[in-house]
Amino acid sequence: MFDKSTWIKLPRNVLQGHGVLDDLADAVAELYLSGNPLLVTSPTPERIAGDRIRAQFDGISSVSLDRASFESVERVVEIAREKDVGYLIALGGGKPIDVAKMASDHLDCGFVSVPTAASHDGIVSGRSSIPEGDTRHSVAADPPLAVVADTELLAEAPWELTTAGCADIISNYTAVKDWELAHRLKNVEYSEYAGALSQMTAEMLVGSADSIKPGLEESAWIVTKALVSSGVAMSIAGSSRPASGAEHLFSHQLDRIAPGSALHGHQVGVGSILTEYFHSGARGEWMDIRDALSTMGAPTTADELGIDDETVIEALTTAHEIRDRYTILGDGVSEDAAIEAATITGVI
Ligand SMILES: NC(=O)C1=CN([C@@H]2O[C@H](COP(=O)(O)OP(=O)(O)OC[C@H]3O[C@@H](n4cnc5c(N)ncnc54)[C@H](OP(=O)(O)O)[C@@H]3O)[C@@H](O)[C@H]2O)C=CC1
Ligand SMILES: O=C(CO)COP(=O)(O)O
Ligand SMILES: [Zn+2]
Repeated sequence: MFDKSTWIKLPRNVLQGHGVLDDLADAVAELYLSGNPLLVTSPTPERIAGDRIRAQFDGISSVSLDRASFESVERVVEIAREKDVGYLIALGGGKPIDVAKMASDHLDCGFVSVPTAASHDGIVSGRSSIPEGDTRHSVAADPPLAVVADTELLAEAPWELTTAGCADIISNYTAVKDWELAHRLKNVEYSEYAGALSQMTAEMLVGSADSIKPGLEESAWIVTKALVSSGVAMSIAGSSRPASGAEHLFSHQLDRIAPGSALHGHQVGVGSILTEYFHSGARGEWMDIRDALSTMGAPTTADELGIDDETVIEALTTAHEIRDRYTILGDGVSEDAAIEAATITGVI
């Protein structure tokens, strides 16, 4: 008997372009949601676009969060219940979007994603990534019902946020390699479609490198398209595997050891140089990854991340412990091997 089945959840409306923030209410009206919204945001995005969103909805409430944590998720759930809201609008970078995504899952209501930075590929994905103690949960949640990515707003964000988004996409190269490896060695379920989409997204972004420059709205357009595509790959896979391998474990570990030092995308980019070295050796493709990152203005060294060499080595040797996800790191990289990899690749 044929017994395979799959359920792919994707957003219904994806709006991308100049000034589309002012179409948010129209995009929401098309979703036939009921009740008032709760705006879930963080301090900077609130300042930049909070009023423009509130102006479009009667009866909207707001909550501004300082960090992504289970506590923040609980706070949003509590406020949403208290105000009896019908759905959530997430406005900001990866943190408020992840929190709203998880809270909407707990509340069994929809949410709409309004990124203010093209800094990460969680804009569209059906995964929520929240740190807790010594670990990091990548939790299955529903993807947003709609995504409203205003390229005018995204282009005005600090350029480093956009280069972080580029690096999050470039890291798909090693994430897919890790996924294939886990499939071959551990029989982890692998989706050819999701793997190919994720890899193609990285290739297309690197192919457009010459058009990705500060001050050009076109750059925000190209990067956001890639972030959407990468998020769709995660939705097809039903896991963050197509976009998160050992380079993400390294970054999550840096978040624990040296919180707030660098942006997520920048950390995974440097992680990708290191893990590509483990995949393909000294003369391997790590140089291509480094060069692509450097062309887009993303960091390629510990120094550029603002993280000291010892911390990088500690994160690399302990990254395999953060989550039960098989990668090229296997059951751990020795300190000598980590120092050699980081030295040969010029990361330290
Ligand atoms: N679920 C998923 O599939 C994925 C989740 N992620 C998660 O997303 C997070 C990383 O996202 P990231 O966006 O880097 O993190 P943040 O949400 O912390 O945003 C980074 C910084 O940019 C600021 N910011 C946001 N928008 C603007 C703007 N327009 N102008 C100026 N500053 C701005 C934020 O301000 P403020 O501090 O006020 O918010 C914050 O200081 C990580 O936690 C990562 O794990 C990443 C990829 C995929
Ligand atoms: O950052 C992500 C993809 O770019 C999400 O990955 P995680 O599941 O490792 O949090
Ligand atoms: Zn990422």
